[in-house]
Amino acid sequence: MAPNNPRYNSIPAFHEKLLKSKRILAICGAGLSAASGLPTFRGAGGLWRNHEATSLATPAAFEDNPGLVWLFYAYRRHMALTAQPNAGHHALAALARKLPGGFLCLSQNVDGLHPRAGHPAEQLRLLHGSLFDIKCNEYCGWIQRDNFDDPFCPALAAASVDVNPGETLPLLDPGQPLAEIPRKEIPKCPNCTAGLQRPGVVWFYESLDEEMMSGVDRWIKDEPVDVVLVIGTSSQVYPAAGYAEKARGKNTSVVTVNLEPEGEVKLARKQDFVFAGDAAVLLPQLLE
Ligand SMILES: CC(C)NC(=O)[C@H](Cc1c[nH]c2ccccc12)NC(=O)[C@H](CCCC/N=C(/NCCC(=O)O)S[C@H]1O[C@H](COP(=O)(O)OP(=O)(O)OC[C@H]2O[C@@H](n3cnc4c(N)ncnc43)[C@H](O)[C@@H]2O)[C@@H](O)[C@H]1O)NC(=O)OCc1ccccc1
Repeated sequence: MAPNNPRYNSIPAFHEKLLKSKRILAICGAGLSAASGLPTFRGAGGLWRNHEATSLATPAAFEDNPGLVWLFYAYRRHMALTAQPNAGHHALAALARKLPGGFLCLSQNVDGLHPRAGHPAEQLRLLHGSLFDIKCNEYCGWIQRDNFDDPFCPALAAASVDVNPGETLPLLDPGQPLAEIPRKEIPKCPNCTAGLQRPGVVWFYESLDEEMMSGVDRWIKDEPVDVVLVIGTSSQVYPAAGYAEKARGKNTSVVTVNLEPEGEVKLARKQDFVFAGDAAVLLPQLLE
């Protein structure tokens, strides 16, 4: 649908399509959790103590300095634990309950807010894992689900400090030197005792869960997808960024919900609907 078509960002026109839709796929990014107070990657949150967030999210960074990488994740665990799911998370969870066999939510977010909004697990795929899963850095297969310890271990206590509004957490102040965290203060894997425990997220240059990916491909191929919701993501990271096109069939409407959708439009991905604004405000209106 051409951008100059008045239906392009018409909620009633979208509701007409939604009413006729039996199968809906959602692809979510950090923008969905922005209204919960969690920074996005491209926004201010892109930099953590003058480190590119993406540069800390790699096996090499953990190999080089596991203490620093753990402080980064311990901080994000603390932030996510003190955050609340927003109306956007709840609207997606409600749609899942309304469409048990017809809605699948793919999320790049590791903040645990979808499950905390009551999103049915069988209709949720956490493509990049969770901050609250812990696994072995030697890939021995050991994994601990739903570890909400805050701090995760005594050596990371600096990341679990609340500051008053307007104050900066010393941890975040690049001017404040960081105490080196010795490798021996990071818990070892209880299974192989060789590896260190690490956050259960998918780092760059690490493959996503094969079984999960083939399950998603099967869900997309089984029957035509009527609507693809692309929510609060800059669609820069693969394979997540490829699912909208993968799911597009001849009657599929691809719908962007983004505070600044220009980025998406620039990607020249054919949009059928574009709704500019906060996902936490728009999703309840779109999915009611
Ligand atoms: C940077 C990119 C080019 N690189 C990649 O994609 C790489 C390499 C690659 C693979 N295939 C390719 C094909 C082409 C090019 C590159 C590649 N992919 C990988 O490495 C993947 C693994 C990727 C997963 C990495 N882990 C993350 N997260 C977990 C950790 C952690 O979180 O720390 S990625 C992480 O960053 C991404 C951030 O993107 P967004 O969520 O979209 O957030 P962003 O800030 O960018 O945008 C926010 C948007 O919201 C909007 N917004 C803001 N506020 C609001 C608001 N209030 N409401 C609505 N919208 C809002 C903004 O306007 C904006 O549009 C998310 O995916 C997030 O999970 N693994 C892999 O392919 O394995 C095999 C392999 C193995 C070896 C070698 C090669 C391949």
